[in-house]
Amino acid sequence: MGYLDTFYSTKGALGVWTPFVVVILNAMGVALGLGLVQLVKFLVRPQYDLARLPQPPVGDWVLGHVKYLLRKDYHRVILGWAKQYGKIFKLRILNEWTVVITDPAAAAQVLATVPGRTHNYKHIDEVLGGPGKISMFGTPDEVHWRNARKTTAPAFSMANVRRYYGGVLSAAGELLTSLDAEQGALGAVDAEPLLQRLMLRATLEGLFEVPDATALPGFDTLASNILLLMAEANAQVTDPLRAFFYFTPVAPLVSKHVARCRAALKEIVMFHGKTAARILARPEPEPSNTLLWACLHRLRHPHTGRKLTAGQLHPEVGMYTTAGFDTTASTVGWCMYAASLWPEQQEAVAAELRAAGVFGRGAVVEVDEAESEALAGGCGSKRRPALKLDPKHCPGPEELAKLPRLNAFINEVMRMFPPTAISAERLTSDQPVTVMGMTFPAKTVLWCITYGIHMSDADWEEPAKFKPERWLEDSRCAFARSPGTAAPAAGGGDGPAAAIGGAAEEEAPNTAPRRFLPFGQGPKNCVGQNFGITVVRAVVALLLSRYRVALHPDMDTSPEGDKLGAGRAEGGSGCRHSAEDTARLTHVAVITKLKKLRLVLQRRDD
Ligand code: HEM
Repeated sequence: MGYLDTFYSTKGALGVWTPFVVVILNAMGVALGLGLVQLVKFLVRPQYDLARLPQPPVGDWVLGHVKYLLRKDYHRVILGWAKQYGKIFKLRILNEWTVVITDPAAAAQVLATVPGRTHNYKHIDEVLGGPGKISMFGTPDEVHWRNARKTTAPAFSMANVRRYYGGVLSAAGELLTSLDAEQGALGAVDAEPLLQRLMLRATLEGLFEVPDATALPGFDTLASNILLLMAEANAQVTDPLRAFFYFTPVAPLVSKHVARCRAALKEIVMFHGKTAARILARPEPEPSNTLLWACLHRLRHPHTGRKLTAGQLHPEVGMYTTAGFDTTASTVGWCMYAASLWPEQQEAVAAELRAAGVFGRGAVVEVDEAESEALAGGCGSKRRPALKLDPKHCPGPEELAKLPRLNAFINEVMRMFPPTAISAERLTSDQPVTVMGMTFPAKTVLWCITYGIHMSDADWEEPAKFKPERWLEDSRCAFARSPGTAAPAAGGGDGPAAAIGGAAEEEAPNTAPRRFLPFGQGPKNCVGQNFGITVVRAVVALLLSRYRVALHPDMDTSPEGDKLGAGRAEGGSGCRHSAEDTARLTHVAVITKLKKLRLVLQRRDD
């Protein structure tokens, strides 16, 4: 018998199984070989000062620290380590070192000077868009990123945000109609899906000028499909072996969850593909038109300079649809959570809104029956009159930006509960890089984790306390006390993150590094922040001016089930959830969010 007959034919020692077993053994051999190559590379790679960095005990010899990150609230694990090992320490994910940085000055330096995003960003793009669908968010190609960022950043000037704001107000009418209906029928509301719907509408109808987004096939399942894949992408980022399985052809056959993800991906791809085609089908926009759809229309291929096809534009359209909706909806969700935990803070904001007449008399109106019929279509309420907002009686973006209590409250929520808690990772280039006096090898992951910076004992007084007053008392609250390297302000649009704290902060010279980075910093900061913060301010103001908000007893996570309404506990007066309770309700799915948000709403004018 020849070699082929022995090993690759059914005449071999294991009969019909022989070829299968041989193929599997060969694959294992190749995997082992590749693993050994990686191990040798890892061992011989120059370490520079990596060796000097402390690290938590390794969970597993092969996987490194992966084991500790396989939980829903891994940002808290990192914070715990930062408290123990200091403002810079290292972790190992398989054969890659990650340097975790929670020092504001070092983070400012890294985010200003190290542009490369890690493979994780590309990975998230591909789970959400399919293989090869890499947007400016996930691309390792700096030319691609610069081209798309430069072309689309003008879309987020304040002049454009004012235009998009009209769409936010009309979507907010549907939100209120749904909230009133759900509260009336069920005695509570499931707030997050309604907020996500509002934000998707605002994105599609405002940024892309799609006439009636709710009528588009696939709109109603778009949010849940995206969220399913975001959660899956996040699970793969913390568990590289899961990613390996997910992309094998057998995965959807043996796992119902993967099959569901594949079906969701198909629907998402179709939706974004149609949006991209709709944008490209429009006539060439005037040069003065810098709305997002117009910027995307004039985007050209970064290397050939040619007009994009719908397939090529798809990743950017998908990314812009995704990047803004869950971040913004979750921020509003966290604001409602905090308003419920700290009712006296809620009342202080409501009093400010009332005194300023924000969303006061005439802002929310009932629509007549015929119009109501049309508006109620998406929100399932026919018995109650539909509501809409009258823009003439609504505050504008600038007016909202000037309300100190409202903004202090939102800032404090975004400090303690940042939706991008696990942002921002950067990958060093082919050159070693020096941070905090230590040199690290080329291709090292530097993780300037937002949550660690926002909650650091070293940089904040009582960081675990919810204290909006800190923003009222100190106009430079967003900046670290300790001297450090100032990061040059960079980014797109006319809204640097420095503007979030209000006018006084904007005027302060930028000499200290930021310790408050809900929108990141450096050239790859949030390009959509002007729009995001405007929507958050508007929706929080609208909700707190209309309702007194409380958590539904379902949200009580304590084993005894008696904490809600049980008076005062840690974290400042009025707080009835401990940090542990909040952690049990928290879920990192790329975005750090509440798993559910059941609220009881009481109309303030009742
Ligand atoms: C409250 C809402 C939002 C928060 C907290 C937020 C946060 C962030 C953060 C922290 C980053 C930087 C990630 C990094 O450093 O790697 C980022 C990037 C980005 N955000 Fe936002 N964002 C919000 C809303 C929006 C909106 C409304 C849009 C657009 C519609 C948007 C579009 C983007 C894009 C395109 C990027 C990537 C920028 C680049 O690669 O140059 N975001 N966001």
